[in-house]
Amino acid sequence: MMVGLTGTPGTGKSSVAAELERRGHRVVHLVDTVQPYILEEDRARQTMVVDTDRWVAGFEPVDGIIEGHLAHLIPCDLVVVLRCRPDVLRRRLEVRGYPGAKIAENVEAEALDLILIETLDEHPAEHVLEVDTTDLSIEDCAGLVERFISGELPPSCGSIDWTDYLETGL
Ligand SMILES: Nc1ncnc2c1ncn2[C@@H]1O[C@H](COP(=O)(O)OP(=O)(O)O)[C@@H](O)[C@H]1O
Repeated sequence: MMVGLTGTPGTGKSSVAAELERRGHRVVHLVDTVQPYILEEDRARQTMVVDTDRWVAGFEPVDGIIEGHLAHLIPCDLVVVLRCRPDVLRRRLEVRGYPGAKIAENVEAEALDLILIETLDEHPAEHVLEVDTTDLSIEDCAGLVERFISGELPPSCGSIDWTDYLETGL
C-alpha cells in the first residue's frame, strides 16, 4: 500500500515520518526524488520550482509512506494531511529560521486549507485522513497514521476551520 504524508511545511511531516520509519515502515522522502525535475530556483520565495506533471508521471510506486508537501499529487492509496493551527505553525517556522515572507506564505496556505483542497482534487475523501498536530505529540501523530493504514481509524477530513486566523492578521 502506498500512503502519502503531506501538509504545509512545519506541520510535522519529517518528524512523523522519522517516527514511522523507527517503527519499521518504509519511508520515501520526496525531496530525494524531485531533483531531476527541478525547473528553476525561485529565489524570492526561497523554493524550487518542480515540473510536477513529469515528476508524478515518473514516480515509481512504492509499498510504504511517501513524505513531502507534494505527496498528495502522487496516486497513493491513502493520504494523510497533517495540519497545524496557524499561530502555532508560525512559531514552528520562526524557530526553523524561515524568513518572514516565507512564514507568511505558509501560514496563509495553512489557514486556507490549501493542501487539503489540492488533496481532495486528486483523491476521494474516503481515502483521506486529516490530523491536527497542534496539541499532539509526534508519537501520537504516528500512531494515528498507523491506525488509519491498518483500517482501525476511519477516514476523516474537512472539519478544520482556521479562517479566523486569516482575519486576525497573522
Ligand atoms: N506534533 C508536534 N508537536 C510539536 N512540535 C512538532 C510536532 N511536529 C513537528 N514539530 C516541530 O515542528 C518543526 C517542523 O517539523 P517538521 O517535521 O520538520 O515539519 P515538516 O516536515 O512538515 O516541514 C520541528 O521543529 C518539529 O520538531
